[in-house]
Amino acid sequence: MVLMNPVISKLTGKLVVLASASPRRLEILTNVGLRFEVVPSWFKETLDKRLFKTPHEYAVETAKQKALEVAKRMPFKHLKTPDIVIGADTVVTVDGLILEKPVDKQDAYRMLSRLSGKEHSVFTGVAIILCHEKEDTFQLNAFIIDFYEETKVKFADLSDDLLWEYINSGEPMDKAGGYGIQALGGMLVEYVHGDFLNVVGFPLNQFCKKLGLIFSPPGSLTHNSTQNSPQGSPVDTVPPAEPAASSPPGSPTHNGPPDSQGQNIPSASTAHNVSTHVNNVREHETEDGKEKLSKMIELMDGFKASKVLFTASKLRVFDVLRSSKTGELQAEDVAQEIKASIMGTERLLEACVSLGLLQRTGKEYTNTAMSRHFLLSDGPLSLQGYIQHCNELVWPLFTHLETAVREGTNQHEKAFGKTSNLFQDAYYSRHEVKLRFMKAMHSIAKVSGRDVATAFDLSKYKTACDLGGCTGAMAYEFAKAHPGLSVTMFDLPEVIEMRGHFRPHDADDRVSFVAGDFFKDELPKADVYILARILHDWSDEKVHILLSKIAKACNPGCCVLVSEIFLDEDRKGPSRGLLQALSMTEGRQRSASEYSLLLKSHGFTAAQVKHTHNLLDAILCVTE
Ligand SMILES: O=c1[nH]cc([C@@H]2O[C@H](COP(=O)(O)OP(=O)(O)OP(=O)(O)O)[C@@H](O)[C@H]2O)c(=O)[nH]1
Repeated sequence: MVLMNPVISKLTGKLVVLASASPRRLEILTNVGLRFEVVPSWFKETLDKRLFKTPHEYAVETAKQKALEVAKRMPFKHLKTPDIVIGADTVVTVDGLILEKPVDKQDAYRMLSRLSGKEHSVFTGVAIILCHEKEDTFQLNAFIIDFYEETKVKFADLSDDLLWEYINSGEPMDKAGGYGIQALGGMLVEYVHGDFLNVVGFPLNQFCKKLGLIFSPPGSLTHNSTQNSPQGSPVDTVPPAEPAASSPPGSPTHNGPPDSQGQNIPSASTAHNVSTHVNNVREHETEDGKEKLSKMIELMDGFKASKVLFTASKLRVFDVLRSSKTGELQAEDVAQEIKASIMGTERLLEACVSLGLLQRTGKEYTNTAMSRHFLLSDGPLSLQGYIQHCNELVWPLFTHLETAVREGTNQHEKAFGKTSNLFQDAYYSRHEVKLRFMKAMHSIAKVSGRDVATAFDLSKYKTACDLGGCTGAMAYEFAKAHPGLSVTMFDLPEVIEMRGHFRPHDADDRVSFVAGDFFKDELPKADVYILARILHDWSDEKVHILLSKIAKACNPGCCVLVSEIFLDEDRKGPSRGLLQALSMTEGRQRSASEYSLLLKSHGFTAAQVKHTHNLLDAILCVTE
């Protein structure tokens, strides 16, 4: 007699994973109090049945491959190594055939009419994998315990009408042999010999017995380094896991007495074969390992991809292609247009194709939809301004990253010379630098503006002030999104004087411009203060100065809308925000709750946070 709870309780505290999408298996295991995660296996059930001497070997091998696939995937995809992975596979055998799940109604009919009036066997193969990842290696050690259970089922004689009625119920489609004994399919059955749950998809009784053997005290599998199988048979050590289809036909996957084709198939109540293997899986040879390697390569090459984008943008490749009569050009023509070498241009264009920035048919290059969307310099959502800023300003800063990390300082001076005030001395001192910086801010505001402006219901407010709003692009988006709102754009005089460059052709006269320094000058009165991409540039100390000025200017009921990249609360992402922080000066990237706390200390509460899935998120806080 197996005592269920003591066996199940042996698994307490272990990460147990059911590598199955079957709702029945989930239910059977949940019902006995097992705590586990479900990670359905991606292993395709396509093993060549002819390679197996017996149906149960096929079911066991499939179960094993299902479980192994999950055991290997989890450390990479789920970033955790399970302790135990359970896989199962149920098949029906009749007339020497193995029946799995029907592919369509006709298939279900073929299966069920074959079963009608006869006894058949249901085999469920089970694999229990005990996993252990060797530290700092790409090896997963896996002890595999596998077994199977057979149950005999006899169907009554079934008329075609009954069969079709049953098939049309939809029940057969996800069930081995085309029936569900636990539901309507139970009506087709005359008798069952053996474990009923085995037919439903999981031989619970044997599973618990095996667990009892695995987790029994000294001399058991996990405690004894000789690793005898629960039945005392020796452990096989097998080389790196091979795709099962390539294992030699009928290769012994079980230790213990061989069951032979039909003569010696154990009865439902006998204890069945158990085998235990140690698998050393070289992870980089698996699908998941390959995925990890390609992620690594992507990271190593990331800077090259960025520079290709920057260079193609700077050389106006996307504009040149768009301006051609047919929208397509050969490399020689592009080279002529951008005044570059043919060979260099060809390499650049080919690299652009590989990155999805261009497409090529024969010798002709054209823009992709993504490039047309974001890379044409006059497109409404053009990111060209920001791309040029990354190329001219961020790239040089990143070339000094190592020193920046060592010294804990910004490398602006090393890259561009001495500055005392970043904005006034660096960004706004020379006309072309100022214009480039403003174009960068403009493109971010254009791309994210609508999502930020519509993040919250602002219909009860009449006036807004966009502090440090640069070109006014965000202010125009707010005016567009809120017909009752007038927006004042407040920024340094040297910024305001450039506003003509960025004035939209359909400029709304509800947007006005006021020059001033938000740290020094009086702020315009408004119901809503917008701080889009401002606070991350400043230390907490400076943020407090600014927020206290806003708080003083506010009447009760006014609000502050902060729009930034919000870090995850555990500061593990998004990488866009964390990467940007590496080249920042005195500011810092913050999470939504950090912004909320800063605002709260100035009387702005009741935060609503909006993750826009665009370049900037938003938080709205109201004065009490
Ligand atoms: O009487 C019943 N017989 C069989 C079942 C269910 O049939 C399927 C068998 O398919 P398989 O073993 O391949 O498992 P899947 O469902 O595809 O899930 P995996 O993710 O584990 O591959 C199984 O769901 C049985 O429960 C039945 O319900 N009644």
